[in-house]
Amino acid sequence: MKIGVLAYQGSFEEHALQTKRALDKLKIDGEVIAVKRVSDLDVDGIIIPGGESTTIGIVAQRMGLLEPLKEKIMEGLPVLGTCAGAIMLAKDVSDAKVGKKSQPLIGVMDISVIRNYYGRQRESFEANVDLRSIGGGIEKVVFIRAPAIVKVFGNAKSLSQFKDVHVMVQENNLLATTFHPELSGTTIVHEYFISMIKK
Ligand SMILES: NC(=O)CC[C@H](N)C(=O)O
Repeated sequence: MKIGVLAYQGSFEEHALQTKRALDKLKIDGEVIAVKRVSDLDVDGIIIPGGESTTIGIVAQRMGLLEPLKEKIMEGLPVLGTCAGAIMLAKDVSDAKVGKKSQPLIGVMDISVIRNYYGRQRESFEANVDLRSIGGGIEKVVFIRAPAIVKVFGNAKSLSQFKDVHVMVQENNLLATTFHPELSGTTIVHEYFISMIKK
């Protein structure tokens, strides 16, 4: 199994480490690679990390990777998008402060996302979220300038909610979280993503 992590900006190293831990735990022989070029897209699954979605989108577009990646995802490539990665996947994106502003996105998932939802006062915080729907428990996770998934439509299904919004959503081969599973003590989100790749 070969898992790619989009590696322009953000928490890609943490994702690579967490993916390796999850592979070890599941006793699966796997390889994790950094994806930067179209030729790196020969993977069984890909992770789009947290960071700054505008930066990730602009660089991906400049590298000519955005369209080929979108095509692969539409053909069924499993994707885990976390935080900025969830923003990249969403069909509908706006910013809590400035509303709709165009930015390069993959735009394939039936979710409405509001960037920087928690505002300045709660830029970063830890919370216990319920990950029992994917075989975990109540897990402590971190939100960093996090977006919120405020609407789930079409084929997307909410897997976890925190307060009034969705924090983990799946739509077939797409998995989005607004928190950072790569910075968590549990590897359950990565284990679940690996199980999506195995299917
Ligand atoms: N930690 C993160 O990924 C933050 C996301 C960032 N606020 C954005 O809008 O892209």
